[in-house]
Amino acid sequence: MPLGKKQLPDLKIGIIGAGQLGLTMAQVFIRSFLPVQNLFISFKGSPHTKKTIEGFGLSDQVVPVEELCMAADLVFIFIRPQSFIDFRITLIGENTLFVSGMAGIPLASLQKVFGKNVCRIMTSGPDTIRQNKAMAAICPFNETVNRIITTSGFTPMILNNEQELHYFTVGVCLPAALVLAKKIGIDVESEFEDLKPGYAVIRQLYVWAKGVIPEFASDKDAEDYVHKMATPGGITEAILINLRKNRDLLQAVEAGVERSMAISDEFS
Ligand SMILES: O=C(O)[C@@H]1CCC=N1
Repeated sequence: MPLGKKQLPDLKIGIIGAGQLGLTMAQVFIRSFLPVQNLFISFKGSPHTKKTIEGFGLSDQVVPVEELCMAADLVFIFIRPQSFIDFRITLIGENTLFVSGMAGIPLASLQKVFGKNVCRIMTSGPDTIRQNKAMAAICPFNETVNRIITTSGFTPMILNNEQELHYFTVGVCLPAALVLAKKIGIDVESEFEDLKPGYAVIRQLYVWAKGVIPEFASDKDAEDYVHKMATPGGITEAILINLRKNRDLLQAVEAGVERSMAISDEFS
């Protein structure tokens, strides 16, 4: 049966990568529509991750990556972009749709590994997902992935092209940037009035970002929040480093866009 005709609870969903985002997505899919037996998880095997999966009661869903790729209708990939270079799969189900959550890796590079049946997804951080305040963009748009994420409580944002994903990605990092800005005493309001017209997506997400930052009980909670959003070597990290250095949100945002584009170049 074509993917688009299946009911969501009948889908078999694989998640490769069991970090913050992968496991949050797994939980939210189960909470929203997916029978747990239809979920498959693969990860590199770190003992820490194994323990976390156990804690979530998902150990029975862990399978080798080949098995996952054969069994699942859709495979979400939530590994670090830097790990894509070593990523090999030998078996791919004929109709499997691959959905890459690796920030910055372009469609053209994904197609070389996964074939034509591939799209990209970018979501806001795990905390926003758990709060039902998450944003997500799918590129190119895919109806089934859209049904999955809207049913899971995400607000989808329609993008015109892959280029806009760079800006969307920087936009979903803004909650972390705003938390840091507040901590180090930077006034962000005035700076965003100067945004360039090309930054329409970021401006929209800026408004969203201001509404999703929780009250933190302690500095440690605030640090954890930022940490969970920042992939090492990724875009949030580039924004935060720049913000600390130049104390200017607009410059930091530009550094984030540059980092996203640099990752794309690296993997093209
Ligand atoms: O920091 C990163 O690179 C990822 C992408 C969006 C949020 N975190």
